[in-house]
Amino acid sequence: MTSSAITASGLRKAYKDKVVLDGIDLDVPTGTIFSLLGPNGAGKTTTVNVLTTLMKADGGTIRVAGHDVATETKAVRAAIGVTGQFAAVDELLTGRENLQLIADLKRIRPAESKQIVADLLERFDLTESAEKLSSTYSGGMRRKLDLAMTLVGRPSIIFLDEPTTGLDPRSRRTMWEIIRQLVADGVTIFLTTQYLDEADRLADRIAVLDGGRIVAQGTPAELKRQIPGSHVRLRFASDLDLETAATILTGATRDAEDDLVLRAPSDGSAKSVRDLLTHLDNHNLDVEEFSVHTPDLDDVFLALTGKTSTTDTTDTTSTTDPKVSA
Ligand SMILES: Nc1ncnc2c1ncn2[C@@H]1O[C@H](COP(=O)(O)OP(=O)(O)OP(=O)(O)O)[C@@H](O)[C@H]1O
Repeated sequence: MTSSAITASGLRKAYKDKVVLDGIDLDVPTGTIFSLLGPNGAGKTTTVNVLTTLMKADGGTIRVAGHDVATETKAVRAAIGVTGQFAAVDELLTGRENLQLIADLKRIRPAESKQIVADLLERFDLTESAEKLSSTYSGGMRRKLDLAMTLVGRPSIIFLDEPTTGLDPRSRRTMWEIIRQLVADGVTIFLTTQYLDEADRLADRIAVLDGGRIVAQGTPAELKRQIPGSHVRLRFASDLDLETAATILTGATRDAEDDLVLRAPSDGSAKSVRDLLTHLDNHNLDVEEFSVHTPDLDDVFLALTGKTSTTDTTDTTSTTDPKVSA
């Protein structure tokens, strides 16, 4: 049986008469990574602030780690860790001192806390730099220290606000590995990120927030399937072949950049691609190159949040008759 680490039902929040969250429902199973996506101003920070008890909701029922955020604030706070934009790292302290400070604030006994701090430094590969001032740390080291500080209290749910913003590719990968390891250990992660590829790689489930509502929710694969856009890109040897192909392929559209390319809708499966090529072959049409394209999370995001999409769905250069296709 899977339990829920976070549930929200009918979460509402307004700033004066400006409704920011208009009835949000969320369910984050324990030990999974959940990512909340949305354009700027969609209400992500407000959602996180409510879930982490920093802000009170105007309506709805919200439970975090089994506790009601409205009435059991203390118990919720004891179960969660929040890291990210608040950057808790004190630059005037060393890495070890930063961790020790958190342990002291959490009233962990000195005998125990020394070991916890040493273990965390080791785990985050910070032992060598432990006695250096954190102001001398790189961005990646600082993020790791920030997350290590969150882990001092052994939270079961961690809110990660843009954990890799500004990091180089290598540090991002290291952070992803750390996050995956936390989840393998049973921790639940609530992730906000501006990188869709990060959500795609890490999240078990994603919710897209727009206009105060969740406009889509599911696994990355489910979200990608929700929008049209899979297609086969076909490059022909001549204009004549392309013109003929355009008349026999349903829904085919011309490529905006290459005059010899058609894009034919397809689910990308081996069978449909084979049927498509056979169909063209039967008409003696010479395909020079082909490639299969599936929508990525960028396409999903743009389609769902109503911004200009780069997918085929907005392509208006179609020249074809809707005739029978392969
Ligand atoms: N204290 C406040 N008073 C009034 N309006 C606010 C307040 N905080 C946020 N807002 C507004 O609420 C909306 C949602 O803000 P929020 O910060 O939750 O969005 P976000 O999705 O986190 O955005 P971003 O990606 O830019 O951080 C925005 O229109 C913002 O201007």
